Amino acid sequence: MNPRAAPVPETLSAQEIGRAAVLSLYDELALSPKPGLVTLTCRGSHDDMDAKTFLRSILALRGYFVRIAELGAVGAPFEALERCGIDAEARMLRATGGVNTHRGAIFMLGLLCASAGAVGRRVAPEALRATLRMRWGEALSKRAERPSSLPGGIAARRYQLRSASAEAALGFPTLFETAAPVLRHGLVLGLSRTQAQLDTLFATMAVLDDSNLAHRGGLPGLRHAQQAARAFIAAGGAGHPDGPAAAEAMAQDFIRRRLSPGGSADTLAAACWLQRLC
Ligand SMILES: CC(C)(COP(=O)(O)OP(=O)(O)OC[C@H]1O[C@@H](n2cnc3c(N)ncnc32)[C@H](O[C@H]2O[C@H](COP(=O)(O)OP(=O)(O)OP(=O)(O)O)[C@@H](O)[C@H]2O)[C@@H]1O)[C@@H](O)C(=O)NCCC(=O)NCCS
Ligand SMILES: Nc1ncnc2[nH]cnc12
Repeated sequence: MNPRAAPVPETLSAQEIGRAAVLSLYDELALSPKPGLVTLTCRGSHDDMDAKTFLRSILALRGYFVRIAELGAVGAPFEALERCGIDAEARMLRATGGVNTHRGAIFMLGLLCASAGAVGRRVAPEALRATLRMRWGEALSKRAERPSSLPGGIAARRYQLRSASAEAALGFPTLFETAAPVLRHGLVLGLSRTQAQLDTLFATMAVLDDSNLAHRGGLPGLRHAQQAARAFIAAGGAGHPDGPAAAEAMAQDFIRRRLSPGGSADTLAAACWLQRLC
């Protein structure tokens, strides 16, 4: 073999893709402190779910992420992915007693796992994004036009925000242009995984039209969260000596306001998944 030949990217199996999704959902749950979100020791702004609810949900989704990566590998149409996702939502709800823990993560990480399955080997994040848009971008654009009956989707339409479906139809710009680069850059700078993940969560909150925040706090709630996240980053982020105290103060503030950036949490999990696989 020519010693100067470019190395062949290693292949990625559906099992590896799915396993990375499960580990990344756990990364997100375990990150602490988080503003309004559930951690291993805190319910955040939620009365109906805690760490056990999320752990049951994550375990219930193990097979789903592998299955949807397999569907991507065989070139399945969007409708097949959607059916797989809806089955997974039902499995999630059975595991959580009817609580919506990961509907957004099922959608977002499901599409990413299908895209990784379609490519079949480790590639740069932008190549994965291009595959997602090429294969299912048109179907996702049509999907985004359908009115949603979900709290987040209703809020997104009411306040003219970019819903999860609309974000997907654009190839998850917040994930690929903000969250993933912030996580990668933080680790290169020598931040701990926890510090880099916290900066990624806040950088995402600062720019994402998180429909959960709008559903819970209206436009004022969303804008408050975005401004607070921008202030945290501007003050030096998680690596600053005052970072931990500032993050804890924001966690308490969000609980008082009953705010919960669920979409930002899913985007953080997706950035952790990309960091594992790309
Ligand atoms: C396509 C769907 C996602 C629904 O479409 P829609 O566009 O209406 O989506 P949204 O309602 O805007 O968001 C749905 C969930 O996605 C997360 N999310 C929110 N904003 C964004 C965003 N800008 N970008 C990406 N993702 C976003 C968020 O999910 C997380 O939060 C939920 C938990 O928080 P909580 O506050 O508890 O929410 P609720 O329980 O609703 O409120 P309370 O009752 O507590 O007051 C949890 O879901 C997290 O994951 C949004 O909630 C999708 O639903 C769909 O159509 N699915 C079927 C097809 C499918 O899954 N296919 C897979 C492969 S194609
Ligand atoms: N840790 C978390 N807490 C609340 N909602 C979420 N949605 C996704 N992750 C979440």
